[in-house]
This record gives sequence, structure tokens and C-alpha cells, in this order.
Amino acid sequence: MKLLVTGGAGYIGSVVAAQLCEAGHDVVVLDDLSTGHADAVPPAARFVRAPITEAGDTLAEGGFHGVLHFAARSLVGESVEHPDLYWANNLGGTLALLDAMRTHRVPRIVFSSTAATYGEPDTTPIEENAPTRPTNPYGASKLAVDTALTAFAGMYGLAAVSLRYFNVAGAYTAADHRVYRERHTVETHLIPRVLAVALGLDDSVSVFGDDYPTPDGTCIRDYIHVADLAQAHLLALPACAEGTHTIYNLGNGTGFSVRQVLSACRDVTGHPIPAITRPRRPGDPAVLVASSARIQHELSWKPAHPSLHAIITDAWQALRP
Ligand SMILES: NC(=O)c1ccc[n+]([C@@H]2O[C@H](COP(=O)([O-])OP(=O)(O)OC[C@H]3O[C@@H](n4cnc5c(N)ncnc54)[C@H](O)[C@@H]3O)[C@@H](O)[C@H]2O)c1
Ligand SMILES: O=c1ccn([C@@H]2O[C@H](COP(=O)(O)OP(=O)(O)O[C@H]3O[C@H](CO)[C@@H](O)[C@H](O)[C@H]3O)[C@@H](O)[C@H]2O)c(=O)[nH]1
Repeated sequence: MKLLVTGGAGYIGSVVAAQLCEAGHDVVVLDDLSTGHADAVPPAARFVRAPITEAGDTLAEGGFHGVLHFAARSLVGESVEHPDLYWANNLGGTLALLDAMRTHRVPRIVFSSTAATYGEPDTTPIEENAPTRPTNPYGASKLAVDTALTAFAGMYGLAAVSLRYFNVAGAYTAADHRVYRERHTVETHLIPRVLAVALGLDDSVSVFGDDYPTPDGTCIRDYIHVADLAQAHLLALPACAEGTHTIYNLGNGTGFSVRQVLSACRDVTGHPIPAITRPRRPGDPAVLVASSARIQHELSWKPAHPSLHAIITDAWQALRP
């Protein structure tokens, strides 16, 4: 297929773009490099530096079979402080992209949605029919896109899949030995922040809250390897059906507390990794664990690297000089 990958210079988008190229697809990456890196774009992909609001200029060349849409702002804290940026980029930008897709008759989209659309869950693990009550503008903007996709599928025949990622981590080594890893300039994610301490870039890591209603008092999350997450996109693409919008959760179904992640990182790196307990981070639900039963049953998705130890080991190997 000829595919447009928005956000393909970012962490997850670059891994998916690499796997799409390896599978023989014709890939065009569109990215404004606001948080991405030009050298993360796989060599086999064509790169267009542009915002998603200008995607129509690229789609106009014709022949595109689909869009994989990763481009977004995705920092929860920033979304609380600057909701305008999130509504404009994540919803406004995506509506412009969908409009361009209709104009240029691009039939399918795979969209990066998020566990943040659910907010604080009533039950665990979270299934796709759980209530959606986002606790921050980031999650709300992603939920709004999911809602639009349902309407566009029903009215305009769009073929859409939303993948709701839980906590993505790890690194991917492609067939050509290129390593794709997380390298956000502003890094807020737990595993890279912990590994930065092991690398000597920071003195200690903060543990945001130890008074949650969990066994050790710290938040529990479901960590998924970026390579397994990427594979789900390759399965979702051919499964997109005209007039249908399907939502799939993506996690491993096992929760790990912040302290368990710290302990696993100490095992992997052999570094003591000092930790300092700090107040809770606003907007953090206590427990987020996915049920991925739907995508396992319907698309035969099966994670190849479900162990937290393996996820952290890959992230660590990719970081070491
Ligand atoms: N990392 C996670 O754990 C996680 C979890 C759930 C959902 N997601 C979603 O997955 C997607 C990718 O996340 P990531 O961690 O790779 O983030 P990232 O910041 O590494 O990648 C996003 C990419 O999109 C580009 N971009 C942003 N706005 C753009 C615009 N208007 N026009 C063109 N390009 C633009 C950035 O330059 C960057 O390269 C996002 O949509 C995010 O919301 C990520
Ligand atoms: O230095 C840190 C960083 C994080 N945490 C905690 O670690 C947990 C995980 O945090 P983080 O890695 O920032 O991920 P989340 O906030 O859970 O958000 C990620 O995972 C969500 C799904 O679970 C997605 O919706 C988001 O897009 C994605 O960023 C949370 O309890 C944080 O409070 C710390 O204690 N110290």
C-alpha cells in the first residue's frame, strides 16, 4: 500500500514507519518536527516536513491507500496548562487531515488513541466499552477524534481503526540494524526518566505519590513494547472496513507499580537508581491496565515481548553509548 504516516519522525511513528517499509509498503512520512527528529525517519521512507494541516498538499499527488496518524501533542501536564494547543493540534489538525482525506479519496485511517480517553476506570482490566471520562485535555482531544471518526465512518464511508495505547516503552532494532528509540526533548515518561539516572544524566528519579490505593501505594500501569504495538498497526491496516470505526485497546494486561518498574530498572542496569517520593502528579489515575482481548481475538495480535524486564532491557540497550 501507499501510506502517509503523520508523526513518523516521532518515537512510535518512526517504529511503525520502519516496520511498514520492511513489509514492503510505500511510505511517506509527514512531520513538522515539533517533537520529532528528521534522522528518525526510516531511510526507505520519503520525508515531507509539514504540519498535518497541510497534509492535503501531499495527498493531492494521489494513490494513497491509507493514513497512519500519530502526529499529536501528548503531554498530559502541558495539556492542562495549554488546552488551546491540544484542541487546535489534536482535534483541529486531525479534522483538517480528515477533510483532505475526503477530498483526495483516501479510504482508511489508523489513529493513535490512548488509555487517557478512559480516565479513572470503574473496573480493571479496561475493555473498549468502558466509560470514557478523560481527566485532562489531552485525553479529551483524543476522545473527540475517536467520536469524529465514528461519525465520518457512518456518514462518509471512512474505514477507521483507533488503537488505544497504554504505556509504550522499549526500543526497536530494524532489519538494517538501525535502532529506533524514545528521545523526547521534554521527557515525562517513567522508564526513560529512570534510565536517565542509570546513565548518570540525573541524580535521582521522582516517585509521584506513594499514597494511592495500590499494594505499594504507587501508580500501576500496563507497559507494552513499542515493537509489539507497531505490529498491531500492520494488522489493523488491512482490517479497516469501509463505513466502520473499530476501537482496540493495546496493552499486555499486567500492571506494574512505579516501585516495581524502578526495581526492574535496577536489575537491568545494575545501578542503585536513587528515588525521591514527591506529591502526586495531577491527573494521574491510580491503576490503568488494558484488556486487549478484542484485538487478540479479532486480529490475532499477540505480543512477542510481554515481559517488563525485556521491555526495559531493550530500552536500556538502545540508550547505552
Ligand atoms: N508514548 C505513549 O506512551 C503513548 C501512549 C498513548 C498514545 N500515544 C500517542 O501516540 C502518538 C505518538 O506518540 P509518541 O510518543 O511517538 O510522540 P512523539 O512526540 O515522539 O511523536 C509525535 C510526532 O508528531 C509530530 N507532530 C506533532 N504535531 C504535529 C503536527 N501538527 N503536524 C505534523 N507533525 C506533528 C512531532 O514532531 C513528532 O515527530 C501520539 O498521537 C500520542 O498521543 C502515545
Ligand atoms: O518521573 C516520573 C515519571 C512518571 N512517574 C509515574 O509513573 C507512572 C507512569 O507515568 P508516565 O510514564 O508519564 O505515563 P502515563 O502518565 O501513564 O501516560 C502514558 O500512558 C498513558 C496510558 O496509560 C497514555 O495515555 C499517555 O499518552 C502516555 O504518556 C505515573 O504514575 C507517573 O506519575 C513517576 O513517578 N515519576
